[in-house]
Amino acid sequence: MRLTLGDFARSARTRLDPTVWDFFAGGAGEERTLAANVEAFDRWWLRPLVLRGAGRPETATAILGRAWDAPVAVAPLAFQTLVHPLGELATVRGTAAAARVPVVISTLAGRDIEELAAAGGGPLWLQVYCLRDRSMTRRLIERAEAAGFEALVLTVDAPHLGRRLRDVRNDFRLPPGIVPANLEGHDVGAPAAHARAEFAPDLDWSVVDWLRSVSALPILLKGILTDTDAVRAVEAGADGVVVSNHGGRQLDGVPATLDVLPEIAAAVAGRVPVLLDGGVRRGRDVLAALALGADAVLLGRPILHGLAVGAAQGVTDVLTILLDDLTDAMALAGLRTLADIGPQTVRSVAAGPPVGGSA
Ligand SMILES: Cc1cc2nc3c(=O)[nH]c(=O)nc-3n(C[C@H](O)[C@H](O)[C@H](O)COP(=O)(O)O)c2cc1C
Ligand SMILES: O=C(O)C(=O)c1ccccc1
Repeated sequence: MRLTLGDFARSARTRLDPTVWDFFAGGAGEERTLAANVEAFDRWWLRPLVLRGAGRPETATAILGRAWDAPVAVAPLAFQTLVHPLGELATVRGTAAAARVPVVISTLAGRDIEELAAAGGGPLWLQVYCLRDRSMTRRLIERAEAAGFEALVLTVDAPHLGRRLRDVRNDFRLPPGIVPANLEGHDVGAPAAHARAEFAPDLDWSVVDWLRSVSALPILLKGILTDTDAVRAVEAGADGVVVSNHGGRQLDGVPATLDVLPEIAAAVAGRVPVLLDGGVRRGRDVLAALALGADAVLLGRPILHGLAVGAAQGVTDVLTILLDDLTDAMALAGLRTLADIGPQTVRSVAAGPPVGGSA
Protein backbone atom coordinates (compact mmCIF):
# COMPACT_ATOMS: atom_id res chain seq x y z
CA MET A 1 0.00 0.00 0.00
CA ARG A 2 1.37 3.39 -0.96
CA LEU A 3 0.41 5.90 1.73
CA THR A 4 3.21 8.44 1.51
CA LEU A 5 5.25 10.17 -1.16
CA GLY A 6 8.19 8.11 0.12
CA ASP A 7 6.25 4.95 -0.79
CA PHE A 8 5.86 6.28 -4.33
CA ALA A 9 9.58 7.06 -4.54
CA ARG A 10 10.47 3.48 -3.53
CA SER A 11 8.01 1.97 -6.03
CA ALA A 12 9.26 4.26 -8.80
CA ARG A 13 12.85 3.25 -8.15
CA THR A 14 12.10 -0.41 -8.79
CA ARG A 15 10.40 0.45 -12.08
CA LEU A 16 12.98 2.77 -13.60
CA ASP A 17 16.29 2.05 -15.26
CA PRO A 18 18.97 2.81 -12.62
CA THR A 19 20.62 5.51 -14.75
CA VAL A 20 17.26 7.21 -15.30
CA TRP A 21 16.60 6.99 -11.55
CA ASP A 22 19.99 8.61 -10.91
CA PHE A 23 19.20 11.40 -13.39
CA PHE A 24 15.94 12.21 -11.58
CA ALA A 25 17.06 11.64 -8.02
CA GLY A 26 20.53 13.12 -8.22
CA GLY A 27 21.94 16.51 -7.46
CA ALA A 28 25.13 18.41 -8.15
CA GLY A 29 28.48 17.76 -6.48
CA GLU A 30 28.34 16.00 -3.14
CA GLU A 31 24.56 16.44 -3.02
CA ARG A 32 24.80 18.48 0.18
CA THR A 33 22.14 20.92 -0.98
CA LEU A 34 19.92 18.08 -2.20
CA ALA A 35 19.96 16.53 1.28
CA ALA A 36 19.63 19.89 3.03
CA ASN A 37 16.36 20.71 1.24
CA VAL A 38 14.64 17.70 2.81
CA GLU A 39 16.36 17.93 6.19
CA ALA A 40 15.47 21.60 6.67
CA PHE A 41 11.81 20.69 7.19
CA ASP A 42 12.73 18.53 10.17
CA ARG A 43 14.23 21.51 11.98
CA TRP A 44 10.77 22.94 12.59
CA TRP A 45 8.09 21.74 14.96
CA LEU A 46 4.46 22.74 14.62
CA ARG A 47 2.65 24.71 17.32
CA PRO A 48 -0.95 23.47 17.30
CA LEU A 49 -3.71 25.61 18.75
CA VAL A 50 -6.66 23.70 20.19
CA LEU A 51 -10.41 24.30 20.40
CA ARG A 52 -10.44 26.61 17.40
CA GLY A 53 -13.51 25.14 15.72
CA ALA A 54 -11.41 24.33 12.69
CA GLY A 55 -13.80 21.73 11.25
CA ARG A 56 -12.75 20.77 7.75
CA PRO A 57 -9.95 23.18 6.79
CA GLU A 58 -10.07 25.17 3.57
CA THR A 59 -6.87 24.98 1.49
CA ALA A 60 -7.99 27.35 -1.28
CA THR A 61 -5.88 30.35 -2.14
CA ALA A 62 -5.40 32.98 -4.84
CA ILE A 63 -2.09 33.64 -6.56
CA LEU A 64 -1.61 36.31 -9.24
CA GLY A 65 -5.35 36.86 -9.25
CA ARG A 66 -6.26 33.23 -9.96
CA ALA A 67 -7.99 30.76 -7.66
CA TRP A 68 -6.03 27.64 -6.67
CA ASP A 69 -7.59 24.72 -4.76
CA ALA A 70 -4.43 24.43 -2.67
CA PRO A 71 -1.06 26.21 -2.36
CA VAL A 72 0.77 23.46 -4.27
CA ALA A 73 1.67 23.58 -7.97
CA VAL A 74 3.67 21.20 -10.14
CA ALA A 75 7.32 22.19 -10.73
CA PRO A 76 8.83 22.23 -14.22
CA LEU A 77 10.43 18.86 -14.88
CA ALA A 78 12.15 18.24 -18.21
CA PHE A 79 11.55 15.19 -20.43
CA GLN A 80 8.66 13.50 -18.67
CA THR A 81 8.33 11.20 -21.69
CA LEU A 82 11.39 9.47 -20.24
CA VAL A 83 9.15 8.22 -17.41
CA HIS A 84 6.05 7.42 -19.39
CA PRO A 85 5.21 7.84 -23.10
CA LEU A 86 2.33 10.18 -22.24
CA GLY A 87 4.76 12.32 -20.27
CA GLU A 88 3.48 15.82 -19.53
CA LEU A 89 0.06 14.91 -20.94
CA ALA A 90 -0.42 12.45 -18.07
CA THR A 91 0.91 15.00 -15.57
CA VAL A 92 -1.53 17.66 -16.76
CA ARG A 93 -4.51 15.28 -16.68
CA GLY A 94 -3.48 13.65 -13.42
CA THR A 95 -3.03 16.99 -11.71
CA ALA A 96 -6.41 18.28 -12.86
CA ALA A 97 -8.08 15.15 -11.45
CA ALA A 98 -6.64 15.93 -8.02
CA ALA A 99 -6.97 19.72 -7.79
CA ARG A 100 -7.17 22.91 -9.77
CA VAL A 101 -3.57 24.06 -9.46
CA PRO A 102 -1.06 25.12 -12.12
CA VAL A 103 1.33 22.77 -13.86
CA VAL A 104 4.58 24.40 -14.96
CA ILE A 105 5.63 22.97 -18.32
CA SER A 106 9.38 22.84 -18.98
CA THR A 107 11.03 24.37 -22.05
CA LEU A 108 12.33 20.82 -22.45
CA ALA A 109 8.94 19.11 -22.27
CA GLY A 110 8.51 15.93 -24.27
CA ARG A 111 4.99 16.80 -25.49
CA ASP A 112 3.66 19.66 -27.60
CA ILE A 113 2.45 22.82 -25.92
CA GLU A 114 -0.73 22.90 -28.01
CA GLU A 115 -1.54 19.29 -27.17
CA LEU A 116 -1.09 20.02 -23.45
CA ALA A 117 -3.31 23.09 -23.67
CA ALA A 118 -6.00 20.97 -25.35
CA ALA A 119 -5.79 18.20 -22.74
CA GLY A 120 -8.60 19.64 -20.63
CA GLY A 121 -6.48 20.11 -17.53
CA GLY A 122 -6.09 23.13 -15.28
CA PRO A 123 -3.93 26.24 -15.64
CA LEU A 124 -0.60 25.84 -17.43
CA TRP A 125 2.51 27.94 -16.92
CA LEU A 126 5.60 27.86 -19.15
CA GLN A 127 9.08 27.48 -17.67
CA VAL A 128 11.56 29.37 -19.82
CA TYR A 129 15.18 28.46 -20.35
CA CYS A 130 16.38 31.51 -22.24
CA LEU A 131 18.39 30.05 -25.12
CA ARG A 132 21.26 31.57 -27.05
CA ASP A 133 18.73 31.53 -29.90
CA ARG A 134 16.40 34.28 -28.70
CA SER A 135 14.08 33.93 -31.69
CA MET A 136 13.46 30.29 -30.82
CA THR A 137 12.84 31.25 -27.19
CA ARG A 138 10.45 33.93 -28.35
CA ARG A 139 8.54 31.54 -30.59
CA LEU A 140 8.14 29.12 -27.69
CA ILE A 141 6.70 31.88 -25.49
CA GLU A 142 4.38 33.10 -28.23
CA ARG A 143 3.06 29.60 -28.80
CA ALA A 144 2.41 29.13 -25.09
CA GLU A 145 0.65 32.46 -24.79
CA ALA A 146 -1.48 31.72 -27.87
CA ALA A 147 -2.39 28.32 -26.39
CA GLY A 148 -3.66 29.96 -23.21
CA PHE A 149 -0.75 29.46 -20.81
CA GLU A 150 -1.12 31.87 -17.90
CA ALA A 151 2.39 32.74 -16.70
CA LEU A 152 6.09 32.50 -17.53
CA VAL A 153 8.64 31.10 -15.08
CA LEU A 154 12.14 32.16 -16.09
CA THR A 155 14.77 29.86 -14.63
CA VAL A 156 17.64 32.08 -13.50
CA ASP A 157 19.91 29.52 -11.81
CA ALA A 158 21.06 27.67 -14.91
CA PRO A 159 23.54 29.45 -17.20
CA HIS A 160 24.52 25.82 -17.75
CA LEU A 161 23.65 22.64 -15.85
CA GLY A 162 25.29 21.88 -12.53
CA ARG A 163 27.85 19.09 -12.41
CA ARG A 164 25.80 16.02 -11.54
CA LEU A 165 28.33 13.35 -10.74
CA ARG A 166 25.89 10.45 -11.03
CA ASP A 167 25.21 11.44 -14.64
CA VAL A 168 28.92 11.85 -15.35
CA ARG A 169 29.67 8.40 -13.93
CA ASN A 170 26.75 6.81 -15.81
CA ASP A 171 27.63 8.71 -19.02
CA PHE A 172 23.91 9.49 -18.99
CA ARG A 173 22.25 10.27 -22.32
CA LEU A 174 18.64 10.58 -23.26
CA PRO A 175 17.57 7.60 -25.36
CA PRO A 176 16.76 8.24 -29.03
CA GLY A 177 13.23 9.58 -29.38
CA ILE A 178 13.29 11.50 -26.10
CA VAL A 179 13.49 15.02 -27.50
CA PRO A 180 12.26 18.47 -26.52
CA ALA A 181 9.03 18.48 -28.52
CA ASN A 182 8.76 22.26 -28.58
CA LEU A 183 12.28 23.09 -29.74
CA GLU A 184 12.58 22.25 -33.40
CA GLY A 185 15.81 20.54 -34.39
CA HIS A 186 17.05 19.94 -30.83
CA ASP A 187 18.33 16.46 -30.10
CA VAL A 188 19.59 16.57 -26.55
CA GLY A 189 21.65 13.41 -26.01
CA ALA A 190 23.74 14.32 -22.97
CA PRO A 191 21.78 17.01 -21.06
CA ALA A 192 24.84 18.85 -19.72
CA ALA A 193 26.47 19.20 -23.13
CA HIS A 194 23.20 20.26 -24.72
CA ALA A 195 22.70 22.95 -22.11
CA ARG A 196 26.28 24.24 -22.59
CA ALA A 197 25.62 24.54 -26.28
CA GLU A 198 22.12 25.99 -26.19
CA PHE A 199 21.38 27.88 -22.95
CA ALA A 200 22.27 31.58 -22.85
CA PRO A 201 25.22 31.63 -20.42
CA ASP A 202 25.38 35.41 -20.06
CA LEU A 203 21.93 36.59 -19.02
CA ASP A 204 21.64 39.75 -16.95
CA TRP A 205 18.71 41.61 -15.43
CA SER A 206 17.74 43.10 -18.79
CA VAL A 207 16.30 39.69 -19.69
CA VAL A 208 13.23 40.61 -17.63
CA ASP A 209 12.62 43.65 -19.86
CA TRP A 210 13.13 41.46 -22.91
CA LEU A 211 10.57 38.94 -21.65
CA ARG A 212 8.17 41.78 -20.92
CA SER A 213 8.61 43.04 -24.50
CA VAL A 214 7.74 39.60 -25.90
CA SER A 215 4.82 38.67 -23.68
CA ALA A 216 2.03 40.18 -21.62
CA LEU A 217 2.00 37.21 -19.22
CA PRO A 218 3.10 37.50 -15.59
CA ILE A 219 6.79 36.70 -15.18
CA LEU A 220 8.19 34.78 -12.21
CA LEU A 221 11.91 34.28 -11.59
CA LYS A 222 12.83 30.77 -10.45
CA GLY A 223 16.07 30.19 -8.59
CA ILE A 224 16.23 33.13 -6.19
CA LEU A 225 18.20 32.35 -3.00
CA THR A 226 19.07 35.74 -1.47
CA ASP A 227 17.19 38.77 -0.22
CA THR A 228 19.42 40.88 -2.49
CA ASP A 229 18.22 39.13 -5.63
CA ALA A 230 14.61 39.00 -4.44
CA VAL A 231 14.57 42.80 -4.12
CA ARG A 232 16.31 43.09 -7.48
CA ALA A 233 13.67 40.84 -9.03
CA VAL A 234 10.83 42.99 -7.71
CA GLU A 235 12.59 46.15 -8.88
CA ALA A 236 13.16 44.59 -12.30
CA GLY A 237 9.40 44.11 -12.57
CA ALA A 238 9.04 40.40 -11.82
CA ASP A 239 5.51 39.39 -10.85
CA GLY A 240 6.72 36.67 -8.50
CA VAL A 241 9.77 34.78 -7.30
CA VAL A 242 10.38 31.09 -6.81
CA VAL A 243 12.82 30.38 -3.99
CA SER A 244 14.60 27.39 -5.48
CA ASN A 245 18.00 25.72 -5.74
CA HIS A 246 16.74 23.56 -8.62
CA GLY A 247 16.29 20.61 -6.30
CA GLY A 248 20.01 20.67 -5.41
CA ARG A 249 20.95 20.14 -9.07
CA GLN A 250 22.78 23.37 -9.79
CA LEU A 251 25.28 24.86 -7.31
CA ASP A 252 25.98 22.37 -4.54
CA GLY A 253 26.67 24.14 -1.26
CA VAL A 254 23.84 26.66 -1.41
CA PRO A 255 21.40 26.54 1.52
CA ALA A 256 18.17 24.65 1.75
CA THR A 257 15.37 26.73 0.29
CA LEU A 258 13.41 26.66 3.57
CA ASP A 259 16.41 28.19 5.37
CA VAL A 260 16.57 31.27 3.10
CA LEU A 261 12.80 31.68 2.80
CA PRO A 262 12.27 33.96 5.83
CA GLU A 263 14.83 36.56 4.71
CA ILE A 264 13.45 36.53 1.18
CA ALA A 265 9.84 36.83 2.31
CA ALA A 266 10.84 39.75 4.55
CA ALA A 267 12.64 41.50 1.68
CA VAL A 268 9.75 41.00 -0.75
CA ALA A 269 7.34 42.21 1.92
CA GLY A 270 4.19 41.06 0.17
CA ARG A 271 4.85 43.01 -3.05
CA VAL A 272 4.75 39.85 -5.18
CA PRO A 273 3.97 36.20 -4.44
CA VAL A 274 6.82 34.09 -3.06
CA LEU A 275 6.82 30.44 -4.11
CA LEU A 276 9.24 27.79 -2.86
CA ASP A 277 10.39 24.41 -4.10
CA GLY A 278 12.79 21.73 -2.90
CA GLY A 279 12.17 18.88 -0.51
CA VAL A 280 8.42 19.26 -0.02
CA ARG A 281 7.24 15.72 0.73
CA ARG A 282 4.47 15.97 3.39
CA GLY A 283 1.48 18.12 4.18
CA ARG A 284 3.22 19.57 7.16
CA ASP A 285 6.10 20.68 4.91
CA VAL A 286 3.59 22.87 3.08
CA LEU A 287 2.48 24.27 6.45
CA ALA A 288 6.08 25.07 7.43
CA ALA A 289 6.79 26.78 4.10
CA LEU A 290 3.69 28.94 4.41
CA ALA A 291 4.46 29.72 8.05
CA LEU A 292 7.92 30.93 7.04
CA GLY A 293 6.63 33.21 4.32
CA ALA A 294 5.77 31.27 1.15
CA ASP A 295 2.47 31.83 -0.63
CA ALA A 296 2.67 28.41 -2.28
CA VAL A 297 5.08 25.58 -3.02
CA LEU A 298 5.99 23.57 -6.10
CA LEU A 299 6.30 19.81 -6.05
CA GLY A 300 9.11 18.30 -8.15
CA ARG A 301 10.44 14.74 -8.01
CA PRO A 302 7.35 13.17 -6.33
CA ILE A 303 5.41 13.99 -9.50
CA LEU A 304 7.89 11.93 -11.53
CA HIS A 305 7.49 9.10 -9.03
CA GLY A 306 3.72 9.17 -9.47
CA LEU A 307 4.13 9.21 -13.23
CA ALA A 308 6.46 6.21 -13.11
CA VAL A 309 4.12 4.21 -10.88
CA GLY A 310 0.82 4.93 -12.55
CA ALA A 311 0.87 7.61 -15.29
CA ALA A 312 -1.95 10.14 -14.79
CA GLN A 313 -3.48 8.11 -11.95
CA GLY A 314 -0.11 8.03 -10.20
CA VAL A 315 0.19 11.81 -10.40
CA THR A 316 -3.37 12.16 -9.08
CA ASP A 317 -2.53 9.82 -6.19
CA VAL A 318 0.67 11.67 -5.25
CA LEU A 319 -1.06 15.04 -5.20
CA THR A 320 -4.10 13.66 -3.38
CA ILE A 321 -1.91 12.14 -0.67
CA LEU A 322 -0.09 15.43 -0.19
CA LEU A 323 -3.23 17.56 -0.14
CA ASP A 324 -5.12 15.20 2.20
CA ASP A 325 -2.09 15.27 4.48
CA LEU A 326 -2.11 19.09 4.38
CA THR A 327 -5.81 19.20 5.28
CA ASP A 328 -5.24 16.71 8.09
CA ALA A 329 -2.31 18.70 9.51
CA MET A 330 -4.33 21.92 9.35
CA ALA A 331 -7.24 20.37 11.23
CA LEU A 332 -4.97 18.97 13.93
CA ALA A 333 -3.11 22.28 14.24
CA GLY A 334 -6.33 24.29 14.55
CA LEU A 335 -5.93 26.08 11.22
CA ARG A 336 -9.21 26.82 9.45
CA THR A 337 -7.76 28.54 6.40
CA LEU A 338 -4.34 29.36 5.02
CA ALA A 339 -4.76 32.87 6.47
CA ASP A 340 -4.49 31.32 9.96
CA ILE A 341 -0.93 30.18 9.13
CA GLY A 342 1.89 32.47 10.27
CA PRO A 343 5.20 32.56 12.13
CA GLN A 344 3.31 31.44 15.24
CA THR A 345 2.49 28.13 13.48
CA VAL A 346 6.06 26.81 13.78
CA ARG A 347 8.85 26.73 16.26
CA SER A 348 12.50 25.99 15.58
CA VAL A 349 13.75 22.65 16.92
CA ALA A 350 16.97 24.44 17.90
CA ALA A 351 15.20 27.17 19.82
CA GLY A 352 15.26 26.93 23.58
CA PRO A 353 12.15 27.52 25.66
CA PRO A 354 10.16 30.53 24.48
CA VAL A 355 11.21 33.75 26.19
CA GLY A 356 7.95 35.21 27.48
CA GLY A 357 5.25 36.60 25.18
CA SER A 358 2.54 34.67 23.36
CA ALA A 359 1.64 34.58 19.71
C1 LIG B 1 14.45 15.41 -13.43
C2 LIG B 1 14.31 16.88 -13.16
C3 LIG B 1 14.15 17.75 -14.23
C4 LIG B 1 14.02 19.11 -13.98
N1 LIG B 1 13.82 19.95 -15.04
C5 LIG B 1 13.70 21.27 -14.82
C6 LIG B 1 13.45 22.15 -15.90
O1 LIG B 1 13.31 21.74 -17.03
N2 LIG B 1 13.38 23.47 -15.63
C7 LIG B 1 13.51 23.97 -14.36
O2 LIG B 1 13.44 25.18 -14.16
N3 LIG B 1 13.69 23.15 -13.30
C8 LIG B 1 13.80 21.82 -13.52
N4 LIG B 1 13.98 20.99 -12.45
C9 LIG B 1 13.95 21.54 -11.08
C10 LIG B 1 12.51 21.51 -10.51
O3 LIG B 1 11.69 22.42 -11.18
C11 LIG B 1 12.47 21.88 -9.02
O4 LIG B 1 13.16 23.09 -8.80
C12 LIG B 1 13.02 20.82 -8.08
O5 LIG B 1 12.90 19.53 -8.60
C13 LIG B 1 12.24 20.94 -6.77
O6 LIG B 1 12.73 20.10 -5.83
P1 LIG B 1 12.06 18.66 -5.42
O7 LIG B 1 12.35 17.77 -6.58
O8 LIG B 1 12.84 18.35 -4.20
O9 LIG B 1 10.58 18.83 -5.14
C14 LIG B 1 14.10 19.62 -12.66
C15 LIG B 1 14.26 18.73 -11.60
C16 LIG B 1 14.36 17.39 -11.82
C17 LIG B 1 14.51 16.46 -10.65
O1 LIG C 1 17.72 18.25 -14.89
C1 LIG C 1 17.40 19.42 -14.77
O2 LIG C 1 17.35 19.96 -13.68
C2 LIG C 1 17.11 20.21 -15.94
O3 LIG C 1 16.66 21.30 -15.78
C3 LIG C 1 17.42 19.68 -17.27
C4 LIG C 1 17.89 20.55 -18.23
C5 LIG C 1 18.27 20.08 -19.46
C6 LIG C 1 18.14 18.74 -19.78
C7 LIG C 1 17.64 17.88 -18.82
C8 LIG C 1 17.30 18.34 -17.57
